[in-house]
Amino acid sequence: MKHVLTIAGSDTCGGAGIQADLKTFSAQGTYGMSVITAVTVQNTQGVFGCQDIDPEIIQGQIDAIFTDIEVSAVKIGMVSQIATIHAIADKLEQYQPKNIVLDPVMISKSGFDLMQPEAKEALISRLIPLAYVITPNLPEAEVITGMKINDLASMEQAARMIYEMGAKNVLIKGGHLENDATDLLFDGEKIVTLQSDRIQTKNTHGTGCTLSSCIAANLAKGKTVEEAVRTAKEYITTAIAHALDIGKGVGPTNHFYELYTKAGIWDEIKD
Ligand SMILES: Nc1ncnc2c1ncn2[C@@H]1O[C@H](COP(=O)(O)OP(=O)(O)O)[C@@H](O)[C@H]1O
Ligand SMILES: Cc1ncc(COP(=O)(O)O)c(N)n1
Repeated sequence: MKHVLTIAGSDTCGGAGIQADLKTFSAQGTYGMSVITAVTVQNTQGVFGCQDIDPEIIQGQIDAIFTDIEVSAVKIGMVSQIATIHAIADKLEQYQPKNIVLDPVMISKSGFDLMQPEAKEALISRLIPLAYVITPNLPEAEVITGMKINDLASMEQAARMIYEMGAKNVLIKGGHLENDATDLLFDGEKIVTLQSDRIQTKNTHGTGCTLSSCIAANLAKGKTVEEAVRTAKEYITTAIAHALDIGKGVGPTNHFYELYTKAGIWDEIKD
């Protein structure tokens, strides 16, 4: 079994962040490990507080993994502060893991700054060049490129700009588009679009976290970037289609729907 690491923030209610990543790694048949960068106070209704983990403790967690266990892919999620970004980048440059998937998390669906705005330059200069795949949503791609993005043409232009910043593959996610939820992948040579109809649901908490960790798990299993992204797109579409109506706000996606239905236990456990 391949071992996959997430470096991200904790989401109390289990739909996003570290918790979503570990569920996804398990659902994809990989062994999940975590380095926690921040602890958020969060539920389906919003983010109400955050404590950043000291950079030395973040580096200690990374050392604990890399001095002991082989890592086949790394997903990076919430990195809130400049010091957090430098601490992680220094260690990744030291250990040089393969298959780094960077989800440049910036603002929660409820509007909380999960990355401090002044950390943008450090993200661009330190983490983007390390990314084998980067997965910005439309608002994140707008912050990174400074351009307005609202259709496939502007998504392609943004992907090319972010590629020039050093990411080897750029996936611009279309969850925030008006109509279809179409994502666009650029590998430095060709553009691939991944279309899916928009599913009518309010329960999309953690969609970006789930997609990026699914890409990391499938790169770890030896898939190409295009195969890993296609697998992840199918996985997130199913997870959204069968999202869980938990809590009073934006509920989480269903990480294990396919496994539970294959095991024939979904009807028994769903309520
Ligand atoms: N309502 C929806 N129906 C179908 N796919 C969706 C929907 N919302 C998001 N997605 C997909 O979920 C993935 C995560 O996208 P997005 O929501 O843009 O990320 P983030 O959580 O970072 O904002 C993408 O593949 C996107 O196309
Ligand atoms: C700890 C943490 N990390 C990331 C997100 C982004 O979630 P989403 O994927 O819904 O944008 C979040 N809400 N909390």
